[in-house]
Amino acid sequence: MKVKYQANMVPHLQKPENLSLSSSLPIQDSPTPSIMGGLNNDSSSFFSDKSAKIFVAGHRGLVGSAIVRKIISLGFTNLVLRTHSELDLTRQSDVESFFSAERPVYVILAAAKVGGIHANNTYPAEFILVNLQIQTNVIDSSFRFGVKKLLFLGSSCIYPKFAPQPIPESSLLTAPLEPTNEWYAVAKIAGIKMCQAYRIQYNFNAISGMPTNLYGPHDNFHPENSHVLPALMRRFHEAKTSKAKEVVVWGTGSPLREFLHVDDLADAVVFMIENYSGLEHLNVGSGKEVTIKELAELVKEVVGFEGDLVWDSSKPDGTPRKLMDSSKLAVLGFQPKVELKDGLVDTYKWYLENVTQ
Ligand SMILES: NC(=O)C1=CN([C@@H]2O[C@H](COP(=O)(O)OP(=O)(O)OC[C@H]3O[C@@H](n4cnc5c(N)ncnc54)[C@H](OP(=O)(O)O)[C@@H]3O)[C@@H](O)[C@H]2O)C=CC1
Ligand SMILES: C[C@H]1O[C@H](OP(=O)(O)OP(=O)(O)OC[C@H]2O[C@@H](n3cnc4c(=O)[nH]c(N)nc43)[C@H](O)[C@@H]2O)[C@@H](O)[C@@H](O)C1=O
Repeated sequence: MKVKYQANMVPHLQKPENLSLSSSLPIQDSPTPSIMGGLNNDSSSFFSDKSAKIFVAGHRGLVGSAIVRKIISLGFTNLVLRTHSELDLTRQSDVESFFSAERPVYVILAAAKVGGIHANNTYPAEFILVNLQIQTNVIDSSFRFGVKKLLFLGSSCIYPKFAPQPIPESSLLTAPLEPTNEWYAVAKIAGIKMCQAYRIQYNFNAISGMPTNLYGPHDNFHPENSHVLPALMRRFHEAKTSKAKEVVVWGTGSPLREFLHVDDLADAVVFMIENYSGLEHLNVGSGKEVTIKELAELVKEVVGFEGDLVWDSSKPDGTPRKLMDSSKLAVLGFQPKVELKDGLVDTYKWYLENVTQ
């Protein structure tokens, strides 16, 4: 059950022209690689040209829709957007035709195959294939068609299962991954490395942000394939409505997770495009963690379900803990604003108004 972003809420929804491309595209010649690790090395500001064309890939999803809301609220006027059915980003030639026709100046890559612990564990082939295809096509076309800056989004699952806590960026590739999502994680690690390789060899301004577990309006509320927060919100709501006595929650309740409201992530994305042009990926978290048991109690309270919780320990817990160290982004000047309880209230209001109608 997913409410789609309304295409008529944003400008510039024109269809791409059906241009043909030769298979051998020119490689841009950039002899001086930039491997800056800090502030923007690009003298022109993202904020200085509100008419620059921005392609937000995945604009109907949780993250993409929040980014679109944010950049429209900042006064940007020239967004180019495509639904999955209008442009399948796994298809290389279609992606090249789109970039050739549209020539976006900025690209924000928020399109991906995404899901919670059960979906990742059940469909490993789709998670590795689709994510590798989407990111490879979009990153490569962005470089070849002269995009000024690209932002790629990974996930906190790129880090080892037993990484030091809070997890610094330097933990990447230091130990084995969490098995329930290693296929998705490997694709995301490849995305980070592709951005780095294109920066080193071609001086392409590609940056990567690693968000923690996200939630908010336009989340996926599917009963099995979603993440824990929307899954529990829906389950408690349906239990309240049907006057059920108990709700089943997966695992033991002991794993710790860090949650960030998607509006904070959207702020961070815009902040990074304006302020950061480094080789290294940057963590984007709230800095606060809760156990799944604490989260379940909080969602139960916000929804107003009065029955009991029953723990299904046959379901996997996943990573025991994944609190990220987001101090590098904080030092650059970014701080998240939304408290978990406030974010849950806001998300439940959105759910009632948009999903249960
Ligand atoms: N949700 C979370 O907790 C976290 C998410 N992230 C990252 O944020 C990014 C966005 O995730 P999120 O918003 O949650 O995901 P959603 O599932 O909500 O949205 C994914 C978007 O990708 C689009 N999409 C999927 N496949 C294709 C395709 N083949 N061609 C074109 N478009 C496609 C979908 O389009 P359509 O709607 O048209 O089907 C949808 O708009 C991902 O990179 C994810 O890894 C990182 C950490 C946590
Ligand atoms: C963002 C992140 O998301 C995923 O990793 P995850 O953090 O393990 O995500 P999750 O939200 O699905 O689960 C968190 C915890 O919550 C427990 N849990 C309880 N009850 C439900 C429940 O009903 N649904 C779900 N999904 N989980 C439940 C569940 O057992 C687990 O202990 C990866 O896809 C990964 O690729 C990734 O990037």
